[in-house]
Amino acid sequence: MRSLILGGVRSGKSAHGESLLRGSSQIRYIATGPVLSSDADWTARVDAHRARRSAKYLTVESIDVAGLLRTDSATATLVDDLGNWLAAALDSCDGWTGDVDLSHIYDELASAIAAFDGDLVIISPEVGLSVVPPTPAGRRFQDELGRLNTAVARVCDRVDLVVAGRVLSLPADSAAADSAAAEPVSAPASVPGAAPIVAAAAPAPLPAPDVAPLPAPGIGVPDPTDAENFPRIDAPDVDAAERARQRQLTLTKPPGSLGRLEEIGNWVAACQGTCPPRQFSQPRVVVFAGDHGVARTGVSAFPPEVTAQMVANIASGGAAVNVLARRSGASVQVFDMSVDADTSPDVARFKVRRSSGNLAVEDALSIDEARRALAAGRAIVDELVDAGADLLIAGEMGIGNTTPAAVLIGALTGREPVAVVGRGTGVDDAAWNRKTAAIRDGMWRVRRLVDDPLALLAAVAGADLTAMAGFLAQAAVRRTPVIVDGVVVTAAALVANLLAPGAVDWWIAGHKSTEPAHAFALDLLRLEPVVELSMRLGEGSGALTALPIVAASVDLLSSMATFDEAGVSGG
Ligand SMILES: Cc1cc2ncn([C@H]3O[C@H](COP(=O)(O)O)[C@@H](O)[C@H]3O)c2cc1C
Ligand SMILES: O=C(O)c1cccnc1
Repeated sequence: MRSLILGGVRSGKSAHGESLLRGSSQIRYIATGPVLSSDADWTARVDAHRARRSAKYLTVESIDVAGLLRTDSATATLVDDLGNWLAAALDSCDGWTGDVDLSHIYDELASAIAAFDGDLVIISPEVGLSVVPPTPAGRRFQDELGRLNTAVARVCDRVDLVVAGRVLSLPADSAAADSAAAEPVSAPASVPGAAPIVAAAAPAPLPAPDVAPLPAPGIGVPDPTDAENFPRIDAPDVDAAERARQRQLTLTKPPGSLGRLEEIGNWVAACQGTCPPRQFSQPRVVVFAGDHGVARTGVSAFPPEVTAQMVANIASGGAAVNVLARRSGASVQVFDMSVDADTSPDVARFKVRRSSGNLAVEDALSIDEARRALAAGRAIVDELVDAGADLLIAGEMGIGNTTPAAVLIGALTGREPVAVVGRGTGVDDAAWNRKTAAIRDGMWRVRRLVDDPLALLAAVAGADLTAMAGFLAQAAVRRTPVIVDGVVVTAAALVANLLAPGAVDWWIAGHKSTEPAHAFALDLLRLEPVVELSMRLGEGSGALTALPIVAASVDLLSSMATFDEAGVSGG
């Protein structure tokens, strides 16, 4: 959890920040203020802070906050404070008077914060609420601190404002934060006079606001050998589920009155093997991006270039998935599995190829490529779970994606192409015809592969959907619950449950998309969607829309008073 604590002078912000790390046994305290000072009042303030902190604090006095965060990104850390850090930064570059652009050092700090895995609390003064200072240096400091706080807030999971010792938790998404840096996206191909296509794959030069840390490219590329072989999947803990059912009966409500919320809470308890369940502390979203050869044949309402543009948008924090994730404190990572453009090395870390083949006429991937994609999805889960992720969501971005999804669902549920085809991004009738024909051809090509999940994925899925299948199955191996998204992710889920039978018990369906194939896939998996809001976006948006409800079911089961505790008579 990365927290930014803002507040005025003597507001109680440091004490509040320290209280957030109360549970940590060892805390690194990065003090950014001047160490030696002839100012007795300053020294007394520093001493008062020191006296309040217990022996478990290890104090480091330095202004190289980004360097220290990168050197050790696991130990719980308190940075106190950014005001001093900014003053030192302005000192170092003649920034008080000169017209110096400091955005690169804010970005470097924000990227180090985004890459921090452990608990991190950053204290910063909020000086923007006072009068505009009369001196140029004062105005500079106030302006820069506003910019710095905004940049840091964007990579924090939690932002609190402390005023007069009272803590105000600031909501996750604000228009001001969201307006930053989003790449423009081309209009639908079918719109006359559509805006020109924006240069594809502008490499995100800096790590994204809410994008979680990525190891250096090339490190940890997974071994694809046997990627399709999964161990036996154990069911979630039936004893914990039974304890959860019994506990529901003791809570101060008529039995069953919270309906599906009770079942969801019980499921989380079973996945965690504990009752009451713990609230999720690290929900993680991974967006798998890829292009599909079939999209060059006019089966989408948008041109394929939009895939790379949206990857940049997601990496910059401007897509729906980012906004929804911020609402729930989930982090978002995007991986280019097969985008038909160059993306930045961290995003392309697991890239299998540029665009998958056209499923209507050729294999989307070779078997070796499919293994590499599966192994990537599995490795991503291992990295996330090893780093503490306790809830996973797969999202997707790829123009044309609903075509391979419909092929997989049609093939595995035995439906006709006309039953599984949908409008996707909003295709017109002519594109619907082309799309249905492509689905028909793809289904014909895989008619004998429905019992061979690896071959099925290679033939039609492409590297993005294949990596998703690996991700979903590996989550079950790692006993980590998943909220499944829309038609594309659920198509991958169908194959994942063939690769790792029983994996479905570790998944819940976030929503039901308006794509017709989605309902068939959910039925086959016997998954009941949490919400149905006529959504048809993908990216992980449906799963993230359900996340607050899933989280609420955990709160209810863990925090409601029992009849005994509350002295309420039972029925
Ligand atoms: C701007 C934009 C953002 C998106 N985010 C998700 N999708 C969704 O739409 C695509 C699938 O629909 P089809 O098969 O019709 O191409 C995928 O990229 C999916 O993630 C988007 C599509 C667009 C255009
Ligand atoms: O349901 C989905 O996931 C979906 C629907 C339309 C377009 N893209 C994704």
